[in-house]
Amino acid sequence: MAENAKYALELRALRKSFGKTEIIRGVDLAVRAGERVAIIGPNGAGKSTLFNLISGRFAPTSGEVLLHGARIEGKKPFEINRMGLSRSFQITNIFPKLSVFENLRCGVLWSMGYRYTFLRFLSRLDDANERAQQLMEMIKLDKKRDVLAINLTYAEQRALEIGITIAGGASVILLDEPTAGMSVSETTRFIALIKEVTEGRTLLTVEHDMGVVFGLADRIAVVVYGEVLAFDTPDAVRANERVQEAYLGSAVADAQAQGH
Ligand SMILES: Nc1ncnc2c1ncn2[C@@H]1O[C@H](COP(=O)(O)OP(=O)(O)OP(=O)(O)O)[C@@H](O)[C@H]1O
Repeated sequence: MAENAKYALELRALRKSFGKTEIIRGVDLAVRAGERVAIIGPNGAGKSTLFNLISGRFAPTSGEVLLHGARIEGKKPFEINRMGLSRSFQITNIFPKLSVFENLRCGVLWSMGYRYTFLRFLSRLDDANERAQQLMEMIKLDKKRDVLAINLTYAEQRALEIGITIAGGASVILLDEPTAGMSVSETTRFIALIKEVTEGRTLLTVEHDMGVVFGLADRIAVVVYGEVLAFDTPDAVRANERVQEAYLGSAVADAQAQGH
């Protein structure tokens, strides 16, 4: 890792084609450490594909992805994870039949690489228990310590998922639509929680809900048809006429129609 890297995450001239169709068409994006960035854009614009390129699910057709200055494009998701980038999925990846505490401890142990030897596992168990306890308090589920994940509310499950995502101490966190499916009041609380638990880390989120985007992001990247149309502060993006035309006008109107 290049410790003095200027950016936590950088995309350079990134391209991705599926067959003959180019979906990501030359994306440059530089995210500073500690920044919270939301990626927005119309359906099919390529937001998820970008996330898949960053997290290693897809290799780019060309271009570079740098994590703290180190090239990661083409590496496997678990390798990228070990280098400090963690992604939480839209579909919950918790263990439903394990308790809150056990889920978090699994996340911690996995990130410690416990699986190599049993002795190493035992020597690290105390550390893992302590860290799982801290995480549980951070995501405000300490009163539900022994409740099975399957019996949590949906919003609590999403909080647990974020706890697992940050369990390994990743410095760059990717969240796919973190508040999808939540009520308005749950969403408001959840934005506050996300801000708290990602304090000091770099956050990238793909999000459709403009309330969440404007409540959470320091900067917004607007992706339209595989290109970054704008990358700026919420106020500047809101005032950007090209963004208004291409996307935001209709997205804001939709959000208002849905009562957000
Ligand atoms: N594995 C794949 N093979 C072929 N085409 C793909 C693949 N993954 C995505 N695509 C295509 O790439 C385009 C962009 O998809 P992507 O899911 O990245 O968009 P998105 O901006 O995340 O959309 P949404 O907001 O609807 O989730 C779509 O036309 C999609 O059909």
